[in-house]
Amino acid sequence: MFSIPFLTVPPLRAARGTVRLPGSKSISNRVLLLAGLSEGTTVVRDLLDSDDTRVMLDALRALGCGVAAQGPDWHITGLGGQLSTKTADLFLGNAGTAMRPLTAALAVLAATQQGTFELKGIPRMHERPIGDLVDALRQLGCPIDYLGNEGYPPLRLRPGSAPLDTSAPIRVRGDVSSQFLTALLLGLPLVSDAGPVTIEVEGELTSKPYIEITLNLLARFGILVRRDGWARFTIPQGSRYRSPGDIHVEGDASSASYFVALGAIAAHGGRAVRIEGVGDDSIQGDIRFVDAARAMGADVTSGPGWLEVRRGAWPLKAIDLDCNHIPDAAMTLAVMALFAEGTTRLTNIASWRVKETDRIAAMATELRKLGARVVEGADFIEVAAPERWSAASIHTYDDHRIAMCFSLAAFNPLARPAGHVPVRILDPRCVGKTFPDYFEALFDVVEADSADVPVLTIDGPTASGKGTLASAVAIALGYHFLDSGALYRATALAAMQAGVTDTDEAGLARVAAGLQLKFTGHQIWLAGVEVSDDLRQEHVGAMASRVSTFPSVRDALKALQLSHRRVPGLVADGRDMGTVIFPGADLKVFVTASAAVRAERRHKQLISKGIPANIDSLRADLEARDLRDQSRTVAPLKPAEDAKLFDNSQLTVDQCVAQVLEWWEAKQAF
Ligand SMILES: O=C(O)C1=C[C@@H](OP(=O)(O)O)[C@@H](O)[C@H](O)C1
Ligand SMILES: C=C(OP(=O)(O)O)C(=O)O
Repeated sequence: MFSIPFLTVPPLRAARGTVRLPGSKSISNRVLLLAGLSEGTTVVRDLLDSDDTRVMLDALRALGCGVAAQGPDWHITGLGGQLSTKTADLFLGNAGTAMRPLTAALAVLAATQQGTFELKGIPRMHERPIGDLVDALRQLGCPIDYLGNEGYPPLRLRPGSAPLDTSAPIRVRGDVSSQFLTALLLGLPLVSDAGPVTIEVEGELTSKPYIEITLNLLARFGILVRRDGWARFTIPQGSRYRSPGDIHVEGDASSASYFVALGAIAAHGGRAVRIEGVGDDSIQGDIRFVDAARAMGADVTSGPGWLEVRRGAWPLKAIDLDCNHIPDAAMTLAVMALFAEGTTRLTNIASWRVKETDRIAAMATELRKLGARVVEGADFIEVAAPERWSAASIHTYDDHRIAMCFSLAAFNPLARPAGHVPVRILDPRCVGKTFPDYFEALFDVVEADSADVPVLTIDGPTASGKGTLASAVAIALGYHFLDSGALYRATALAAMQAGVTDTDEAGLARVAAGLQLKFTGHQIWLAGVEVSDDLRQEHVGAMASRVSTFPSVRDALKALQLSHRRVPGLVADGRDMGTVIFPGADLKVFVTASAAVRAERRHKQLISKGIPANIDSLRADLEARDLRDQSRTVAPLKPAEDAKLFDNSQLTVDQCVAQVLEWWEAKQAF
């Protein structure tokens, strides 16, 4: 996950490959609640791991359910309808699928078993309506207090003084959110002992397919609701939650929408985007997004648990669609409209206004920043492609879907007329609500022109702090990090292991060309063995310095270094990054520090790792190494002509990082 203030996506041109989707949010949280209300243990497979499910798991724990992770599976041991904890304060973040269903189930349990529960969330949750659900529960006799504003969380659910009355149908408004009806359907089996419980929906029910998910999962837990269209639902008398024992969560169909759109826009010239985890057998209504994408031109094939998408019609075709049945995925259509001929009109989406943010207003504002022509109304949005694309910093309003769908705007070079601008996503961490690794998954399957992928080079002599600086800058920008020195050190280590001497140029070049190196976070692996610490050894560094003087070794490693230039960008540190490997880098920094400061830093570094070291000999060594690096004929250590020279002897790491980021920002289009 990218937990950084912003992530800049460079212009993108194509997509291909396979994406494995995380579990469905809507299924995950329903299954967790149902398992928590059942007797016995339910093993939940492929549960979504995200902010929304974490708050539900925490709530179940606080209520006394057994919650245990075993490998990728979750074992949930339920309450069997009996409260084991009578009071709890539950924090439910911004998860509608936790707040609404828990309100219903706990209101009933609190009223009938003398419990007191407080339910709250983040500030936005306290602006999301819940009044229709509270009104319905009050009809039964559940005592519920608003702790803030009338009609909104936070709520207190209190003990009741009389048995709950289920004799008359419970009426609930359905036109604001389907989650109120879902909540009643999930919670009211708890009061079905005295007789069947009937729920009547007032007004036109919104987001209907989510009710199908609810009914489907209730059936999996032994509760067969009778229904009369969308107006009347009856929970049979004596309904009991019965754990199915084992249950699998299919991939999230709303999350699939970004990759369906990706295929429709960017899987051209024989490429395809394959999506695994959700397919034509899905129980989620958002699978119908596929029909909308097809209407815009996508070429989609599907089977059980998979979708495969290619570009069909191009440019895409504008559509006019009632999106009430796919409220979440429909946001993706608004971004696809940027690649369509004509004006796309999405209607019947009033519910967008009461979700993570006012999504109609947010989409309109952010689409306009890119240059799109947008008309918004109380319950619709119209989008036409930009005549001229602008580089934009997309505000995400703590709304995962805004972050995810706007990332697709980076394909603007493919649009008609084409753009050539990066797209900056502010607060990319917000995708944590439902798809923490969204950007990683996206970057795995996209292609950019190498020249469009930004590169920042940081060169300098040994122990100048360039590695620490470069890695911190890479983390701050969410970019890849290339420690090119590690490639030379790995060549030296591999040569030593293979018995190749430091004078055998041809042998060393062969070792370099066959290097099996892998970088994972801060670890470096050579032929499957972790060598991060070995590479830091002084004798390996010294050998690396000798090895790196050979032109054929440098050549052999060049392609490997260039291959690190990948979306979304690269920070490369070394000695010739700005001069030889990436001469066109967007920003070049050359760091130095006095020999005394560098010897001291190296000394500290070695001592802290328990490696004995002598400061004077370290200084002599590094001065000798400087001389060798500067005077070698191939790629000598020297600043590029257009490099920013940076003596960091007197600066802290944070100050250095801030300086480099300031130079970087000054070069951006935002
Ligand atoms: O029941 C559910 O799982 C959901 C229902 C929908 O909400 P509304 O019914 O409020 O439209 C949807 O937007 C939300 O992401 C999940
Ligand atoms: C509306 C959404 O979330 P919630 O489940 O919180 O309603 C969503 O995920 O788009």
